[in-house]
Amino acid sequence: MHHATENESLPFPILIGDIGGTNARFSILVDDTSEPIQFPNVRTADFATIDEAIQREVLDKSAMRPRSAILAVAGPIEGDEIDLTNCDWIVKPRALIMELGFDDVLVLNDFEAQALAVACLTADDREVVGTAGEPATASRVVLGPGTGLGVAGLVHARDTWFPVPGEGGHVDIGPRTRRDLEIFPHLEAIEGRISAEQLLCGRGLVNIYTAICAADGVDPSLTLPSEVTAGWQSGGNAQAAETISLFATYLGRLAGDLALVFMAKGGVYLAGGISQKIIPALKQPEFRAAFEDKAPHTELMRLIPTFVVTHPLAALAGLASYARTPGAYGISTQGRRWQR
Ligand SMILES: Nc1ncnc2c1ncn2[C@@H]1O[C@H](COP(=O)(O)OP(=O)(O)OP(=O)(O)O)[C@@H](O)[C@H]1O
Repeated sequence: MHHATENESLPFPILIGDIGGTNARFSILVDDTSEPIQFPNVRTADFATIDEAIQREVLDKSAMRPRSAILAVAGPIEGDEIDLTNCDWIVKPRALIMELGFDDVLVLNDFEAQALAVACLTADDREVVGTAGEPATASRVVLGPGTGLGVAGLVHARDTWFPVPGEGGHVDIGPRTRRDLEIFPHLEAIEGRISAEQLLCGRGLVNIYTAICAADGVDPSLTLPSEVTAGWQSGGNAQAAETISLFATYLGRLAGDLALVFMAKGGVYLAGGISQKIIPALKQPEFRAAFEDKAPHTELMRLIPTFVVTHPLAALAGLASYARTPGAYGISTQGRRWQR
């Protein structure tokens, strides 16, 4: 078996894939300059295995034979069988090599891919929330409320972007305002604590809504995250409206903390399905107010721009950028790259 050194390009054509809990998105990068060939979204539940999905939805539908694959997955990458967090698929790089004909397979973390995206997004791929200006070429943070809450830092050093995918969605979050103190006792603690992800994801919308109803002695009528955003949009449900306002506050509070940790003068980027659905709420004062409310560093925070990522396939764009110029990124492939 041949062992590649770090930063050595994978051979083109390269299949790139962003494997989420519900959807998987694939494209093929023919060489290091042309636009990727994009395939339609694949619903993970429609295929028993990822191998079958790649065979039927990509290989059977294109004359292009990818020689290598870069896949971003939600879940820890340990060993030769990678279990995905929110779906039944197990990624087996050796089987992809033996059965589907790849020569080289690299598996990355999904928020590592989001961090790669944040390194290369242009102004067309993002929407400003708050008033701060053009981001500096400096460290950045991406956080994405979706099915869960993904977080990554993106450290800029030595002219290189270093993604730092951690478990930042699982930090503690606590009450701060008088209203928080009324609501937090009604949130369900898990093993004695409330983590950010319990509030800042799809289920989190429902958790906040239910706690508001309990604090106000109102019978909760909404049970789905989409019902909470619909209740806010219609303007007809006071608890749903407060839920979105508090969601924006808590997201701003956490985004500000993460910006402090990474000294993210390059900006904080909101990814995940939910951010895009509540952009008008994020443009209300609460989000930025909570973001900047970090005495004694309020002045510093005012200078840090915040954005919603609006590129529909941001993770794929990040992976494509890495595939073309791996040397621009500080990514270790150790234990995550398999070769024929
Ligand atoms: N209209 C909506 N308003 C609020 N939340 C929603 C809405 N539609 C879906 N959701 C919630 O958003 C979450 C899914 O988020 P997202 O679309 O970011 O998926 P994901 O975690 O990135 O996974 P995948 O990559 O498979 O799409 C779920 O919790 C879902 O209930």
